[in-house]
Amino acid sequence: MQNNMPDIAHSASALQTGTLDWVGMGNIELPLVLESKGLNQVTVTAKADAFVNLQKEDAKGIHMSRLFLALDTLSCEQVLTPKTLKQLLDNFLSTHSDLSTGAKVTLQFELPIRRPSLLSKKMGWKSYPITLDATLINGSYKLELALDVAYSSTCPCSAALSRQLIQNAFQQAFDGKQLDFHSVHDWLGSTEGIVATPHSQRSIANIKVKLRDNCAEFEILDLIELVENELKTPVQAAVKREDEQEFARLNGQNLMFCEDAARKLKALLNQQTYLDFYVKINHYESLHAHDAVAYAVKGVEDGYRV
Ligand SMILES: Nc1nc2c(ncn2[C@@H]2O[C@H](COP(=O)(O)OP(=O)(O)OP(=O)(O)O)[C@@H](O)[C@H]2O)c(=O)[nH]1
Repeated sequence: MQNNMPDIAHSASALQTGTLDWVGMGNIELPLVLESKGLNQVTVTAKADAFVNLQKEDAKGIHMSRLFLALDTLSCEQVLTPKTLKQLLDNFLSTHSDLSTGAKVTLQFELPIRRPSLLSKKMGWKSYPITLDATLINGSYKLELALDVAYSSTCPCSAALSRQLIQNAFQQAFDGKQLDFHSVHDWLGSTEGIVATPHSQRSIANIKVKLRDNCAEFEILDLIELVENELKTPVQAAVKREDEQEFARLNGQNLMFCEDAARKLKALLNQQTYLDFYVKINHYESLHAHDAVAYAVKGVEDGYRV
């Protein structure tokens, strides 16, 4: 049947000849079974962008269906690992051997992970936006993992200003009086005592890392835990009052500007074996209507730039 059908990819001439950097499809929705160190295999609903370059100047176009079907094989017959991602790109190229020398795929999905509470030993789901980006160009395979980590940042300036107000209130309440332990204790537990609180904001670290081309497995949980342990105040899943109090303590002991968060993550990622990294810190301010933003990269030659 197919043989009787017109195939303009072969028969029609290009309106304008020339090479193209990437040609393919965007936003292909497909379930994938992800395998990543420390996590159970999980089915994620991914959005895929799939491309090859077009090197044959007079070819009408690429074969979109071949990219689509290769993705379908990954979805239905394979588990998503660095190895199968490379096989996918090999497949893109072997089905376009007369047209292309480079292939690229981007997979975006939400990864749900069971996360423990701070103290109460409860568990809850937390969802992390993940992007995997793989390219195979002239035989060189590159793999990048990007993820977002949400956390709370309490403003150090606001904390210092609040402490000063608390000191002023203490002076007003107790200046010249004989200090009595119980009255000071009660006063500290009242709104009149802690007369001001610093503002905090929900903050997001956008992180990208370049993985070694021979890496055997994704290590998404390891990266999330590294970052969350460094920042100390990740957004929580299950929260009982004891967890909320611990969260308040952690916020109070880890005051940070966006510069602090960026410097911490830069120092942390510099100690890892990633080929390159990129960090964008976004503090969605509650004092201002605008955001506080900081960037950091590893600074390798031909690497990430901001
Ligand atoms: N190249 C290209 N194809 C497009 C575009 N928009 C839709 N398509 C369709 O993508 C479909 C898949 O093309 P092919 O992969 O060449 O399909 P096919 O000829 O049945 O498959 P093969 O026999 O493997 O070549 C065709 O029906 C095209 O019409 C476009 O902008 N560019």
